[in-house]
Amino acid sequence: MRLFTPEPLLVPRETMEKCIIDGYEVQPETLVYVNPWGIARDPETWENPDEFWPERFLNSDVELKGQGFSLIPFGSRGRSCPGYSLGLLTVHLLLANLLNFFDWELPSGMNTDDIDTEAWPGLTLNKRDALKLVPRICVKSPM
Ligand code: HEM
Repeated sequence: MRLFTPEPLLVPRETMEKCIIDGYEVQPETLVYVNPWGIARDPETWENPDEFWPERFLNSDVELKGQGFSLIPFGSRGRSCPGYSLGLLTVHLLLANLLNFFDWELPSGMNTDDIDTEAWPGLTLNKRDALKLVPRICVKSPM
């Protein structure tokens, strides 16, 4: 959600009246693009912004509903995502099930350095190359 923000640019907005953003005077009816990708990798907010380091969120008060503005994968305010709860729940449930019921290995001959995390930019973000993993069924414990 942070490193690979699912919707890198929000749907464009149009200003209704003249306003000042960060010292810039923006005229009415100007198309404005909000960049959640850039916000999520802002070095002024995030330590080692390009690093995959999920533990950074342990005991952190970062919220995702668009109130704090340091991470806005669901947008913010009036046109933000109404499917926020369902979306988060689905991601958690899917990941938890995949990790609980399978052990994951790389295909033979491949090591972690071969994993490519490049993404195709677009309205929504997609992995450039499919992630290839070998699942092995393992039933650890009932969830
Ligand atoms: C992890 C999952 C999801 C992510 C990351 C996500 C992200 C977003 C983002 C960034 C926007 C645009 C917000 C803006 O422009 O300010 C949006 C809008 C929207 N999302 Fe989601 N979404 C997710 C899941 C869902 C689900 C499950 C539903 C419906 C069941 C949904 C329905 C919508 C709708 C209807 C809008 C348009 C809202 C409007 O324009 O007023 N989303 N979503």
